[in-house]
Amino acid sequence: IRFGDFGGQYVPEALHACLRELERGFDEAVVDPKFWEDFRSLYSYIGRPSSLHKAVRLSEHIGGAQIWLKREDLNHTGSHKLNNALAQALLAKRLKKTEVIAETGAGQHGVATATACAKFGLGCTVFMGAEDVRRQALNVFRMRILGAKVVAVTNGTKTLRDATSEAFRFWVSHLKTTYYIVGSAIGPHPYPTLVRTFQSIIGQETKEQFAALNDGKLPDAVVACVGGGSNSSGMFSPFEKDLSVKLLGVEAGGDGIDSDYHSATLTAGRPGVFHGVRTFVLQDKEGQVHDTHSVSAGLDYPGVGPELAFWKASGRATFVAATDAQALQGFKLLSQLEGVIPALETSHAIHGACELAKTMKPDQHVIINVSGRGDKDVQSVAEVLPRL
Ligand SMILES: Cc1ncc(COP(=O)(O)O)c(/C=N/[C@H](C(=O)O)[C@@H](O)C(C)C)c1O
Repeated sequence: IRFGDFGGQYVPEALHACLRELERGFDEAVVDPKFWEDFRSLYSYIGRPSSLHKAVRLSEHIGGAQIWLKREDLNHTGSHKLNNALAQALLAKRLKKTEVIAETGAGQHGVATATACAKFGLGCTVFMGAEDVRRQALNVFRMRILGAKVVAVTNGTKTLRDATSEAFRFWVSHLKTTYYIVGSAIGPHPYPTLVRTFQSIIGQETKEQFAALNDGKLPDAVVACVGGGSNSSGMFSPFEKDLSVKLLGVEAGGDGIDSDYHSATLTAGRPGVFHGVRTFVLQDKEGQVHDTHSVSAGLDYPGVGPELAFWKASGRATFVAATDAQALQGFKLLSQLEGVIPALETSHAIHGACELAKTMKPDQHVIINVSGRGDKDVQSVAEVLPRL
């Protein structure tokens, strides 16, 4: 349960039993061919494999390495989140749970969970910060249409961290019937391992697709945005042992990492315990967790997955921050050069990948994980688009 110095289960006694039940359920499922058969039978529903193709005009515009797109935005519900939500819903059924709860920020995980529950006939309650309910209204509407109950959380900063705390509080008093589908590679063991395992279908497919298109070769770099760390760890994990492949995570630099308004946990945070796990946390010198900011709700989180903290500490992965303005540039570039409107979260990875590609040669290859599509963000971007 350890990723170097990171990971573990720093939770109240009340949660030990259900985490043990979850760990047992997960350990049995991952070695059960039936579980993976059930998961693979959902590929046509998700739209897997998601496509991998070159971004020709973006590559020409940048003038460095060839840039490729892994299209997780084309999955059903519009992001990578459904991979994890469906797999955990299968687990919930194996554990005979009838109710599901989830936290959400950008609302993509909430929509994915509501979708999985509609498909499997499970009750669904999603906890969402009131500020996120406002700025991701489209997704709140979708969750409700899908039959989920959305609880607007009004304490604290009214964003993801408060929704996650509220979801844990609810779960403790509903353990018998309820399964908590955690949306990112965060939280106490086994969640970071479980979520990374279910999302690693992304990196597995990418490796196979790229090799098939490039005489069996590996890419030179893979890039993903980092909120809690699920799409990044899912893309990175299958390449972890391929040391020739650079792993680049791009965090939310907000107004700049020397400002108080960002969510660049690995770039500007330090080791600590948060939401039940030892990882990197944005915190002041007394250990008070910072309020965070990002133009993208999905990256607006002061914690991060412990496996990413380990990859940072071991140097296996590199992490940079893209500011709100740089993310908006990435949003515009992919939209206007490739006809793909990305989620604001993904837009951070686009900026980071373009900066990296500029430093590389035309015979090298960089793959961007397009984690989600931008429908949910067009309203907030429309306001600033004239100035872009
Ligand atoms: C399109 C898109 N891309 C990236 C992310 C960042 O989440 P990770 O992949 O788990 O780092 C997100 C995160 N979205 C979550 C959500 O929709 O609820 C997020 O807000 C939390 C679960 C962390 C996202 O929606």
